[in-house]
Amino acid sequence: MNEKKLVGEKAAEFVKDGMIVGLGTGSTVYYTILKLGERVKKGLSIKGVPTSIQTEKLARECGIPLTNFREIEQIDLDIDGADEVSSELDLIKGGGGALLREKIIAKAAKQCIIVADSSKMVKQLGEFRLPVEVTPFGCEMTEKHIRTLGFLTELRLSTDEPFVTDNGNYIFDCSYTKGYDPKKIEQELNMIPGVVENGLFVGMADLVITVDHDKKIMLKE
Ligand SMILES: O=C[C@H](O)[C@H](O)[C@H](O)COP(=O)(O)O
Repeated sequence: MNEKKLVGEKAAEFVKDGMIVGLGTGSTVYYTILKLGERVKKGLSIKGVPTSIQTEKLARECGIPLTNFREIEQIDLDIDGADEVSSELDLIKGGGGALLREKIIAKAAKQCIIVADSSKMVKQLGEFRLPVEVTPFGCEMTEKHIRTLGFLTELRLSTDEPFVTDNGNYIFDCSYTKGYDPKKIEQELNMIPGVVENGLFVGMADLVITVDHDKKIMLKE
């Protein structure tokens, strides 16, 4: 079985009857959502809060009832993927462009489970370029300010046009020449006018589900 399927399906076991569940975005949590759809068909009663339009569509196809922040105060459990997971369980997210809604939902959740195949596990964050979501207005100036923090920046494209997030924003994929302090950089980036959010998730993951060399499930907390 492929690693994404293994960890994605494992996460679905943590979902209990009556829960409000944050539904992450990406090719790993895809398997969680399919599994939850199967469980819903067998009688599991949950409500999902999707982190992207893509996930909303998938959850509807799977028959998972959805809700939103007008109707609820809190999320019981958020399940999401990641692009990198450090040994401290800090994350880089946003490879699929869903980081803003993902962070809002992770912050609203009592517990956050991350599903990550072994390729995502790193000692230190930074190999994967950090996605930074910015408003289209003034993005040239915002980019200059991001660069003054020491990043190299590249506007994410979708064919020849700027990639547009579910929130109508752009993304700069940002690389750093040396290791950075995730907590400090997360805050410094968000102080720049025009930066809406960045893909550093520091101290937000309660549990990471991954696999070891023998493809055995490993839980890290
Ligand atoms: O914006 C996308 C999300 O942060 C995803 O959770 C992340 O990119 C991991 O996706 P995948 O499971 O497809 O590698």
